[in-house]
Amino acid sequence: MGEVSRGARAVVVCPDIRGQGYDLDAESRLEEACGLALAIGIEVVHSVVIPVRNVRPNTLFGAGQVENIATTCNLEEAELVVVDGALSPIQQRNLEEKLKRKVIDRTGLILEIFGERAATAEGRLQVELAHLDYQQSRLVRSWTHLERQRGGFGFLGGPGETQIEADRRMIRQRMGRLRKELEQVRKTRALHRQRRGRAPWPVIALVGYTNAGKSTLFNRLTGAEVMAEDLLFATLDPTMRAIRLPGVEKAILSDTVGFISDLPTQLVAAFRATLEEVTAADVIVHVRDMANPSAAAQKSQVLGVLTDLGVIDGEDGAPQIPIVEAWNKWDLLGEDKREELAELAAADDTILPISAIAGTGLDEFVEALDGLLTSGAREHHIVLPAGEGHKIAWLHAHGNVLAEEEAGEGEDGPLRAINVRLTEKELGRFESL
Ligand SMILES: Nc1nc2c(ncn2[C@@H]2O[C@H](COP(=O)(O)OP(=O)(O)OP(=O)(O)O)[C@@H](O)[C@H]2O)c(=O)[nH]1
Ligand SMILES: [Mg+2]
Repeated sequence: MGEVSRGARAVVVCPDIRGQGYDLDAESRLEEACGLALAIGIEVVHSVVIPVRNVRPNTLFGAGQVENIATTCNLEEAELVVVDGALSPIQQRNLEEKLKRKVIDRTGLILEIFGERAATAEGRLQVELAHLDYQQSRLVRSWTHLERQRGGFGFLGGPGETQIEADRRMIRQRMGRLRKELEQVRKTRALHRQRRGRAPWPVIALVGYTNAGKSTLFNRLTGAEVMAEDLLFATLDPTMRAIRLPGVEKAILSDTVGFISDLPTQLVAAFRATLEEVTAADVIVHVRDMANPSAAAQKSQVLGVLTDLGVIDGEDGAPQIPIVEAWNKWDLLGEDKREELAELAAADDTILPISAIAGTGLDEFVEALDGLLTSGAREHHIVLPAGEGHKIAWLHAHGNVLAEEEAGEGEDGPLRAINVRLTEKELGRFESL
């Protein structure tokens, strides 16, 4: 990995293809692409949107446009061209030839970032797998080139037994090995999750578009120091921490990888497993950067991923797990915008305006989480041997104990009767103690 070197000077171009039906407007996409480049330390020396009326199969852009890019590259002394879109292997090769520079597309760029950031064993395996998958498709690009080259060397076995086939085989084998390793890591993790599922703490998952402020909020609430930065994909591996909430005493907060529009398919598959943590949550907090002009489009991207994960019903859009929206970066909003949004938020108790940085709105936010985790609690009458002190203590810690009294003698000694309000989930947890 690591095809791109830190500090490389790059020209970022965002093709705006007619009839493509983008989620974000071209300027926002360009800005996001520059953010991605920045995220791996590329120096963006020039960025531009290029309208494409008809896609050229060989170069994507028209000849004049390619020439313009070349001129800009020369002027700006760029070593690299980032194309914020998907390039076919052929297009990438041709552009590299014409521009006499390295060309990287959106998938390649995101793979680079993920390659740099993934820290856990699983994250690394996933990224390598995704990268090989990407490379495998790119091998075509040197196919003709290699065949041409090897044409003169009869002893190499001719075009039938080419280097490319050997490369392909090697990649396939490596991918097979990685899949097996990944399978093993996942089994272990599922086991952990199962154990945690039995552990008596509810899980709150933070999800949201990259750079929305998930890690900042996570750090605020847990007192942890997860890398929170103005970088896209600052967080890749899920992080968990216990937090205290007034009503439920303790809950697990989980920070996750941020979403982005047009996540490369290779990575969607790869990171699905990481995001599956989210499907095991009791409450999902959708953290949104309300100061971002693309906030609405970002939201629909996030909801799309949640639907893919089965957290939201694909048919009727109903959430299978309670979702609240944390409207973050409140401090950055102008007076008018703030008033307008405050009105919307006031009318909807699943919306909570906060500033993770300034700490505003966090009390109300925590209260709402608390309410969600304890809502749907019903009264239960539980009779236990008085000797099972840990279970009785658990009920006091997690439920709302309304009454407790002696209840005569059982087979193993005195019994206690407890009237306690518990949610279904809590009852399940109690029963598995
Ligand atoms: N002004 C302001 N900035 C914020 C707020 N919350 C977060 N930020 C900034 O937004 C940037 C991104 O924050 P992170 O917490 O790293 O965002 P994230 O959602 O974890 O991002 P990824 O891990 O990349 O998905 C950082 O520069 C934060 O300081 C806020 O309430 N107000
Ligand atoms: Mg983060």
